[in-house]
Order: sequence, then structure tokens, then C-alpha cells
Amino acid sequence: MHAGEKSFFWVGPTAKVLIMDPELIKEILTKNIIFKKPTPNPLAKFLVAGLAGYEGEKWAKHRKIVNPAFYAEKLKNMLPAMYICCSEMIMKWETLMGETSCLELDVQQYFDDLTSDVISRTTFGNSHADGRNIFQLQKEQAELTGQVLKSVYIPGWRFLPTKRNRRMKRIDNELRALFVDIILEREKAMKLGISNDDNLLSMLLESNRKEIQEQGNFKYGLRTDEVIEECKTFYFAGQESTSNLLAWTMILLSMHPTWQLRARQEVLQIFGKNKPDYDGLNRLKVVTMIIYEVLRLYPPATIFTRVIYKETKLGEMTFPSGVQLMLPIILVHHDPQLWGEDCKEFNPQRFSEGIAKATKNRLSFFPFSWGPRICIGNNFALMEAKIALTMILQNFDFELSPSYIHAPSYVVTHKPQHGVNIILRKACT
Ligand code: HEM
Repeated sequence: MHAGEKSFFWVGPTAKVLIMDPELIKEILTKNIIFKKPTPNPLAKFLVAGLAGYEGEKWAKHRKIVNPAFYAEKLKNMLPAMYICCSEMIMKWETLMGETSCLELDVQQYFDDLTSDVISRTTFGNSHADGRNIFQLQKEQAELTGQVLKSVYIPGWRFLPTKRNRRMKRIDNELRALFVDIILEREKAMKLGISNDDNLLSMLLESNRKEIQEQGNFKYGLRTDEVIEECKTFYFAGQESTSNLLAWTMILLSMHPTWQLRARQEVLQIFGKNKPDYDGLNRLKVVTMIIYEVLRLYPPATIFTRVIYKETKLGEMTFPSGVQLMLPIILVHHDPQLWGEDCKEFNPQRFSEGIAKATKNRLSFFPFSWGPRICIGNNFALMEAKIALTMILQNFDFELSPSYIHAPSYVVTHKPQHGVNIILRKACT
């Protein structure tokens, strides 16, 4: 499939259209009348509600409150939390290495822990210990849900008191109680003026309060259960995707040591061995080019969908309601007509003059989606990846272990199937 082609196919009663043309993709992602596909399975919906699971007016209301510009502005305040989590990971690696000259480990597990910790700390601030507990329960709930989704679907089965169903119900109740406690406590602190706003939950409550105040009516704000859904979404949308970005970056920088060296030289030139700061992270050019190229070749979300809910003309075609438009990020990112014959190669240089130049102003690079429904954690994830990489490069040289097996797989997100076995050495500079 190439940019100019369109592919139509039917799955069950639903017509699906695969769209590869950047112009059409832009039109689809700009048009507000086409909404995201509702999560079809009630169990999946039960896990990922919040922004990612809502459509239409409900989404618009939430998106107004959970708004990326608002978060981007406050990102600087979250850097200390990201720094603490990265330092803890680096310290663990140093301890494991001890006096030896090198250490082999599966960094994927450490990135999973790191991104869980970052999202717990940045969502819940001071209550991050409770937050970690919450996200641990959510992880278990996701695993149990995954088991249910893989089994044969029997209507009504989820209401039977099986061992798994009872555990899922218990987790749900426990999660709710933990969330409610934290939210009530935070609201109390906000009223007393003793809550700081360096975390996602406080920001969410604050922008919710503002929205209610401006509109003069509670119906414009989010209810407690909706705030809970948003917090759950932060975890599901933000943890695994960022962990995979870091994992693919380590793999590609191991495969391309010249780029690893260039990245380390840049990091050392800007920060030396000192703590990375916000302005310095924003000045990292080579590291940013590398991250973009990793996101182009291995986008954590490989495809997403929009549904036509009212007859719509797109380009020269008219689509009836009910048609599903599939937007395959990964195919567009790998299209030789858009990226040239070296499209399968790792070449961060193509981003040396920014995204607009690399894409020739076409929408051929959209790892975080685009338009009004772009990922709210876009800048958050880039900042997290930059600080983690900076600190790894400051401390270690790395290469792939001979036991690493290159097998990209897609289970919810795009990840290395057999982990990421890396050999670390103390950086000599
Ligand atoms: C490398 C990391 C990430 C990637 C590649 C990524 C990618 C995406 C993509 C492609 C979408 C659109 C999906 C669709 O429309 O069907 C999305 C939506 C979303 N992302 Fe991310 N994301 C990342 C990190 C994060 C983080 C860290 C957070 C939260 C802190 C987050 C929160 C969200 C939310 C809430 C949505 C739903 C937005 C809406 O529906 O309006 N993401 N993300």
C-alpha cells in the first residue's frame, strides 16, 4: 500500500477503509464530525474510559477540561518527579553493576517500572505511594481483562461469580475507594489553599473548578467518577507507550553506535554530568531527531480508527455513516513514496531541520495522532523520554546482547516481543 492508494474491505457487517493519503488523513483528523471509534467491548470500555474511551459531546466536554495546552504549560513543574524516578533506575543499574565492568539486563522491565513510577508521581504528587498501589491494581485488572478478551465470548459470563470475575469486581471496588480518598483529600487541600499544582490530578481538579466557575453550573464540570476515569486513562494511555519508545530507542542506538556517540556528545556538551534542566532538555537537537526517527520506525500506536457517523465527503469520496476509517500510522511512516527509498533505514538526519521539512509539510508523521484529538501526553512523553535518555547516556555506553532477538510484536502497543537484553558499561567520558 502506498500514499495514493485506498483499500476497502469488509469485516462482519462493517465496511473498513484503510487510508494512506496524508491529505485525506489530515482532513479526517481535522473534521470534528468524525468521531473516534467507540470501544466495542464493554470490558475494554470498563478499563479505558476517560478521554480515550469517550465520543462525541462527552469527549468534547472532557477534552475542554483535560486540555493538552494546559498540561504543556505546567510540564516544567513535573520535571523534578521525572528526575527522581530516572535517578532511582540509574542507581539500581549502578548497584547491580557493582565493581564489574559490564552488566547485561533486560531494560524493558526497568522502563516499565520507570514509566509506571513517573505516571504515579506526576498524576498523584504527594500521594504517589497510593498512586503506585492504584496502578498496580489497574495493571492486574488489565491482565485479567486481557484473559477475558482472549477467551470465547459468552454473553452474560462476566456476571457469573467465577474466581476471576470476583477478583475483578473486588479490584474495581478497591480502586474506586482509593481514588475517592485521594480526590477528596486533594479537594480539601485545594480549598484550604495548601495543594500544589505540580501533578496531573491537581491540574485536572483545578481546570475542572475553573470550567464550573466560568460556566456557572456544575453540569459543565466532571463528576468524581469521571475524574477517576481520566486518571485511569493517564496510566493506560501513557505508561506502556512511553516505555516502548524508550525500549526501541535503546535498541536502535545499540544498532547504530555512531548515533549513540553523537547523542552522548550532545548531552555532555549541554549538561556535562549535571542534573538535566528544562531549558537544556529543550535545546537537545540530536536526541530529539533520534526520538522522532524512533517514533517514525516503531510508533507505539501503530493504527487507530475513526467512524463516520453522518454521511461525509472526504476528498473526492463520499462515505455513508457507519464506515470505519483505519489510519495506519506505521504504514504511512514506512511509505517509500513519502519517505524515499531509505524509508526502512534508521536515519535521524532526516529530522535535522524539524518535522515540517522532513515531511515536506505533509501529514506523513503522526505518532501522537494530530488535530483536535491529538494525544494529550505528547509533550509529557517527549520530555520523559529525553530526561531518561539523557541520564542513561551520561552514565552508560550500551550495546545489544547476543541474546537479543529482534521481533517487533503488537499487543495493544508496538513492543519488542522477547524483551530488550542490553549490555551496559560505565560511560568512559
Ligand atoms: C510515546 C508515548 C505516547 C504515544 C506514542 C501516544 C500516542 C497516542 C495516540 C496515537 C493517540 C490517539 C489515539 C486515537 O485517537 O485513537 C493518543 C491519545 C491519548 N493519549 Fe497518548 N501517547 C503517548 C503518551 C501519552 C501519555 C504520557 C499520556 C498521559 C499522560 C497520554 C494520554 C493520552 C490520552 C488521554 C489520549 C486520548 C486523547 C483523546 O482521545 O482526546 N499519552 N496517544
